[in-house]
Amino acid sequence: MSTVGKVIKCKAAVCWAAGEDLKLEDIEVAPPRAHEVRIHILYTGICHTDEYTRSGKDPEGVFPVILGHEGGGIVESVGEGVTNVQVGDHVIPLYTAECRECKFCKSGKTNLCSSVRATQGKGLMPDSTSRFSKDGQPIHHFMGTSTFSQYTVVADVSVVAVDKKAPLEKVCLLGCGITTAWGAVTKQLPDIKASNVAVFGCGAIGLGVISTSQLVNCKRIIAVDTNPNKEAWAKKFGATEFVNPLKLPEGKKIQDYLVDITDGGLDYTFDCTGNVNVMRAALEACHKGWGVSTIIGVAAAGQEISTRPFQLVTGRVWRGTAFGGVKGRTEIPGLVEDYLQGKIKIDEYVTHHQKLNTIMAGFHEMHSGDCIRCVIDMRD
Ligand SMILES: NC(=O)C1=CN([C@@H]2O[C@H](COP(=O)(O)OP(=O)(O)OC[C@H]3O[C@@H](n4cnc5c(N)ncnc54)[C@H](OP(=O)(O)O)[C@@H]3O)[C@@H](O)[C@H]2O)C=CC1
Ligand SMILES: N[C@@H](CCC(=O)N[C@@H](CSC=O)C(=O)NCC(=O)O)C(=O)O
Ligand SMILES: [Zn+2]
Ligand SMILES: [Zn+2]
Repeated sequence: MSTVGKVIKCKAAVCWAAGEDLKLEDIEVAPPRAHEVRIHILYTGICHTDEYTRSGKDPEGVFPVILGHEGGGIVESVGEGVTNVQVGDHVIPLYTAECRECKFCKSGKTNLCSSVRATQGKGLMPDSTSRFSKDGQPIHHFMGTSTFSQYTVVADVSVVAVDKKAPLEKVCLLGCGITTAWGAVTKQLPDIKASNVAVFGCGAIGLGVISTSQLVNCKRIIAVDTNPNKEAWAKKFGATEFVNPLKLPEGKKIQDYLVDITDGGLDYTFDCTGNVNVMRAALEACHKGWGVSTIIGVAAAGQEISTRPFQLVTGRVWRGTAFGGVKGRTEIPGLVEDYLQGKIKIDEYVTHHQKLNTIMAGFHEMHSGDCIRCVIDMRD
């Protein structure tokens, strides 16, 4: 029996309040309105940012909420005026929309589309309402995607169709981590080829940066992580060296150590931890005159970065990236093809699997040094 135009009852992992575990609930998902798409989510990764918001560290966090932003699914129905995807398409929801019409999209300078960002940040659809509810109580959306629900509704500017040959249980990870890392290196740093780089934090994002740095023939790729289990992972993804800041001689700062072993510092560094002290170290490990440090990690509410301005006066550049500067509707289909042709890794990141009813185990596994990405099978 067709579900088109009807409310769908399904299961979702709901976070009722900051800091609480997600709870498996039977929820209602309303049909898509104009310029909206309802998606049957089959698989989703768990990104550290889901944990960040669940834990209460996100200043934009609103509750109750359905988290999740690294999903893959099939279009169940579309609202009036939707032309970019159709029923049956295999799709990836996009937390960075691409409307192609706003000032940001037209600028050619950024991927930060403004079309739905204001309501997205409030946990709502573009018309300021929610499609999710439980027993009449509205539940918030998250990052415009909410992939921890078996059915979700997204804005049409926030979804892209991909090749049906691609396994959704793998390419769902292009919804965030792998794409962000790929873009941070290849799109945002066009001159990085053959440089020396240091990557702080070897989770999926850091490993993605390491892997992409290898892809563009960087020379020294120094991985930095406090978790000793990450050494083997970093080397598997292409790191030439591994440094554990906790193993340095007493009083030696990681940035000073890196400057010493690289004849004055790195050409490029990346923070993939979200820790503001690490962000400072990453900047200060850059070479005087030209080193560029990119912040990818997301810091907790109230945290601020600092350094001596002299670090910037003397030519280091501090910058950041959201979703690697990638325009999802335009570029993700190409990344899917790259994956199918063996040009970029995805399978190697998938270390753990859970079902929706054990999703919290996936959150706990994230803290073990051996979980890079846990993929949730959303099917009953
Ligand atoms: N800007 C963007 O568009 C995006 C940003 N992000 C953000 O990127 C960051 C990384 O995400 P993800 O890879 O999923 O996270 P993970 O938690 O999987 O990886 C972070 C790694 O950093 C390590 N680490 C922690 N503290 C330090 C330290 N002081 N020095 C060196 N390493 C350290 C962690 O070790 P341990 O496990 O022992 O703590 C872990 O290995 C998060 O902040 C996430 O929110 C993610 C996607 C997109
Ligand atoms: N809500 C947080 C900021 C969170 C953040 O920076 N998110 C990244 C993506 S993280 C993905 O895993 C991002 O794309 N930022 C740009 C944006 O427009 O949100 C806060 O308020 O600090
Ligand atoms: Zn993410
Ligand atoms: Zn736009």
